[in-house]
This record gives sequence, C-alpha cells and structure tokens, in this order.
Amino acid sequence: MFSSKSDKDTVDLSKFPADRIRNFCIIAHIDHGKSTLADRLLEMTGAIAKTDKNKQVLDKLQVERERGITVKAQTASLFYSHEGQQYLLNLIDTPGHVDFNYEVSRSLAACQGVLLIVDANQGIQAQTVANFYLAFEAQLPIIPVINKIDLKNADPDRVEAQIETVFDIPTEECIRISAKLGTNVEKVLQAVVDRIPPPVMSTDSPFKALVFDSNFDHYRGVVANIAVFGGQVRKGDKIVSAHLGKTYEVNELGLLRPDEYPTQRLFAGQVGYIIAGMKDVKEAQIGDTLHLQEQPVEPLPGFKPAKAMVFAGMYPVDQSEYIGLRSAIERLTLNDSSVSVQRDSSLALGAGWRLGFLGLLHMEVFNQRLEQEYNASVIVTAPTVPYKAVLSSAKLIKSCRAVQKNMVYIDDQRVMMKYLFPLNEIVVDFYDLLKSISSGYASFDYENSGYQTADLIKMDILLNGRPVEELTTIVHRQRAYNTGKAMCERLKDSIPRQMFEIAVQAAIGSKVIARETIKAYRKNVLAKCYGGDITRKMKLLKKQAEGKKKMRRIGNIDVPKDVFISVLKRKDK
Ligand SMILES: Nc1nc2c(ncn2[C@@H]2O[C@H](COP(=O)(O)OP(=O)(O)OP(=O)(O)O)[C@@H](O)[C@H]2O)c(=O)[nH]1
Repeated sequence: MFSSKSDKDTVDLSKFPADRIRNFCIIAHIDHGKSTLADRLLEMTGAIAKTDKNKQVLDKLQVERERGITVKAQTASLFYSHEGQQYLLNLIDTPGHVDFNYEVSRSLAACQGVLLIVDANQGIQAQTVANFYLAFEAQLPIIPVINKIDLKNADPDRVEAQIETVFDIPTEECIRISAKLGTNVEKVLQAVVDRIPPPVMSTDSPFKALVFDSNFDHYRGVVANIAVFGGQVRKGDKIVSAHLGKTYEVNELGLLRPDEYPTQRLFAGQVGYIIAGMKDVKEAQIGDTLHLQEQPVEPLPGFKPAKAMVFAGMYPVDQSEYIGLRSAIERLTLNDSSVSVQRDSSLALGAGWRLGFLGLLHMEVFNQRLEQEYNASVIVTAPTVPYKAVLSSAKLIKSCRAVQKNMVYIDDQRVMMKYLFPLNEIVVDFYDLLKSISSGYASFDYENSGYQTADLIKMDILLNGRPVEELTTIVHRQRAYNTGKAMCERLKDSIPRQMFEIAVQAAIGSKVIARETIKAYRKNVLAKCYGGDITRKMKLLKKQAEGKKKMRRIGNIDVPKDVFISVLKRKDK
C-alpha cells in the first residue's frame, strides 16, 4: 500500500499493467447514496482513515456541502488487494441532479464500467433511468447496487424486480448493500474487479490523453484531469494540446487519492491530474487530446458541447468590478464548461454577460460558487429559456399544456410517463412543485425536443413606474394576467417596506395588468438605542449598511438580490 508521504516520488505505477486497472463511475438518482458509497470505498482501500466523520468526502466544494448534493464529478484512485493481486481502481463520483447530467456523460468517457446505485426504499427514479441509458449507450457494463437495505422500509426484492423489468438486468446481478453501515461493500469492490473489464490500451504506443475535467488553481494555474489512453507521460516531458497546437512542459502529475498525489509518471489506462504551466483558461479545453511534442497522434473524438437550456444576464453590482468579475466567470467556466458565456450590456445594469445554463439549480449553484469561491458580487436577471421569434401577424394559437406521449408501468406502484412540455413551464420550479404535490415520491427528468410555435408576449414589472429589467419575462398570453398578479404579490412580500410608498405593477406594453402597493415605513435601527452608547449605535448602523449590500438599488428602491429568482417560483400553488 502506498500511503506514506515519502513514497510519493518513488511510486512506480508501471507495477499496474492495464489488466490490473479498473476505471469506473458511480451513477444514480439524486440522494440514492453515491457519495456515501464512495466514502466507504475510500475507507476500505485505505485512501482515507476510517472514522465516523467521513461524510461525502468527495463533495469538496462549499456549495456541495451546504446543499448536500454533488455538483462536480470527482476522481479518486484506490489501491485494492484481491486474491493476492493489487489493483488500481479509479473511481469517479458523479452528480445525480438532472442539471448536472453533462458531468456524468463526460465521466463515462474515462470509464469502462459503472455502478448504478438504486435506493432500496425509493426504487427506480427518473435519473436512475436517464443515467442507465447514458451508460447503456456508451456500451459500458452496469453493476446494479441496491443501497440503504438497513432502512426500515427497504424492499430490495421489489427493487430487484424493477431493475429486471425496466433494464433487463437479471436479479442475480444485483448487490444489496448499506453504504451507511458498510454492509456488503466489499462485494462491490470484488464485482468491480470481476465484472468491469480493464482498459484495453498499450503503454508502448505514443502518449495520448483525454482532458475530461479541469480546475483553475489560483497559484499553479490550470490543473487538468486526464485519462491516459496510450503510452506514458513523465515530469519534464514536452506535451502539446491538439486543440490549440501549443506546447507545454509538464511540471507536475499524479493520481487523485482523492487529494493530489504526485508521481513520476502516468501510464495508459490510468486517470490522474497534470499541471503544465497553462495560464489561460482557454488552453485547457475539456474534451481536448494531449500528446508528446515529438509524437503527434490522431485526436480523440472529444465531447458534444452541452446545450444550454436557461439563460440569464449577469452584471457586476458595481461597474468598477467588471474586470474582476470577468476573470472569475472565465475561471469558473473552466471548472464548469457546460456554461455558455456571451458579452452583453444593458442600459440599466451596464456591461455584463448573458450566460446559458443547463437548468435553474445549475444557475443558482454557479452564482453561489462565484460568490463563495471568487468573492464576486453579482446581479442575476430573471432566467429565460431560448425562443425563436417569427415576425409575422398570423400566429397559430397552441395550447401551453403538456401533451402526454407515453406511459409505462415499472411495477404495481410506479408508473413512468412521458410528456411534451414547453421548457419555460418546467425550468424554474416544476421539479419542486412535483416533489411537493407527490409528497416527494415523484421524480423527473427532461431532454430537449426542439422549438414549437406559441403565442408569447413580453411582460414588464415596474417599481414606481420604472421598469425593472431583471424581471422582464416572456409569458404565454393566456397566462399573463395570473403570472403578473402572482409576481406583484410576491414582490410585495419580498421587498422590505421603505420610507415611501412603492407601486408594484405588471405591464404589457403600456397596459398595466396587475398592481400591488407596498406601504411606506421607516425602520429606525437606532430606536432601541436610547442613551448615548455611540459604539452600539455605530454597530447597528454598520449592520444596516451590510444588509444594504445584499440589495440592488432600483431608482431609489432597495430590492434584496435573491428576489429576482424567488419571485418566479410558484410557491403558493
Ligand atoms: N439509511 C441509510 N442512509 C444512507 C445510506 N447511504 C446513504 N444514505 C444517506 O442518504 C443521503 C444521501 O446520500 P449521498 O451519498 O449524499 O447521496 P448522493 O447520491 O451522493 O447524492 P447526490 O450526489 O446529491 O446525487 C445522506 O443523508 C446519506 O447519509 C444507507 O446505506 N443507509
């Protein structure tokens, strides 16, 4: 076992010929226990010490810890002894939420098999199906793992039957575990070795590696995660990025265990990281191929670019922060290449960008990461979905309602239904609503099915007669009144009273269709501060000033920044 620090530079990875390497992903519906299983696998192989404090070790980002979800795929190399042989297992833990499916497809390109985790109580859910098909289409062996068998309501027999009905995988292939308690987790490791094939590649061929992920490190520049598909690379080698044709010298490379673990070389079949003095974020394109300067190779196919579904404007709170925010957005998009960025400007908000995301959660997480990891302060406009406008007087009127496409019974308690929806109906809060009306039982996944004609109009929101650009939305004509009324009511509840009365209006062109009034009020923060304690007064005024920083000033009205998204959610239904 290579665990002590002093081993680092002497680890000889050539001890792991490709036939003793396994590269696999853990995929599942959200919360079915991928990260918890990854914790147990890391503990059992000695990558981390065994303690009850190991909770979702691979979820490293602050946003992942706060929300309890995986946002970025993470890699860890494990050394595992099985029947007298030592194996190198490269594990990739992937996110479960539909918005981060792109991370899953990318991770699959670096693997030869997957563990498909299914909760023993919830059974097959929407992302179980979506992720199964990603792996199935990539022709990867799938090991079904039924997790949480320790739960009182666990019903592994029913879940095994579902897996057989829906995925055509024999029940005998399922492994029943409790990732929380560690029950049967050893069997999962054995199955990885026995059922997932080793990568078929040669260390004698020219070096060829796929960049499947990358990060920007403030001190060391770009850190690229690579899967080596042929040959070997060592410190000091001159490598070329096939995309730009630029040459770099390898400064550092190694495994992720899950922390960086420098080694002398990386070989075909291995997954690891490489630092090669790439300073500009555009230099490490995800999907790019790396090769040695003196041995050009045919580039790998790379990835289909992610298709943005939700668009929003992003602007610095203060225009003097434009350059800082630009560099933060560039660096974060390197870490999350599924975000599309275009320069934009607005009369009210100045210079900024129009960003495309895969869904609303993706957008919220990106915004939170900008604030937490890059200390940036941004204004985000109301998210919209892409439309194609036809400038013609005749338009067909089509119903905005969903059209059912098909329905399949998974078992006697669950049914899978397919609908055709307008994207703007599902993008903001459909998932939350579905969860709440089904008491958490229903799950949901979607894919793009193209453009359709609809009768849409632009609706403005005015505060004391002044349009608020961030809240301008495109709505279906028949829904305009209800949506406008609901938005005005929510704004009334969300905007703190100020020293003057505020009229909140929804308007189509010059016609006002809904109105609410926020009554005047003066918050005297010093009211409780009788007497002459000046330090206490200063403290209260400072607190008030800090509160104001979280506000966006529209005309003379302070609006809390989170209102711009929350106002679109249909909480009251
Ligand atoms: N009872 C029980 N709870 C479990 C088990 N495995 C995971 N959990 C719990 O289920 C919840 C979700 O677990 P995670 O490991 O974060 O799930 P995940 O699939 O990684 O979630 P995402 O990455 O957000 O998709 C956590 O509260 C875990 O403690 C298990 O075997 N038994």
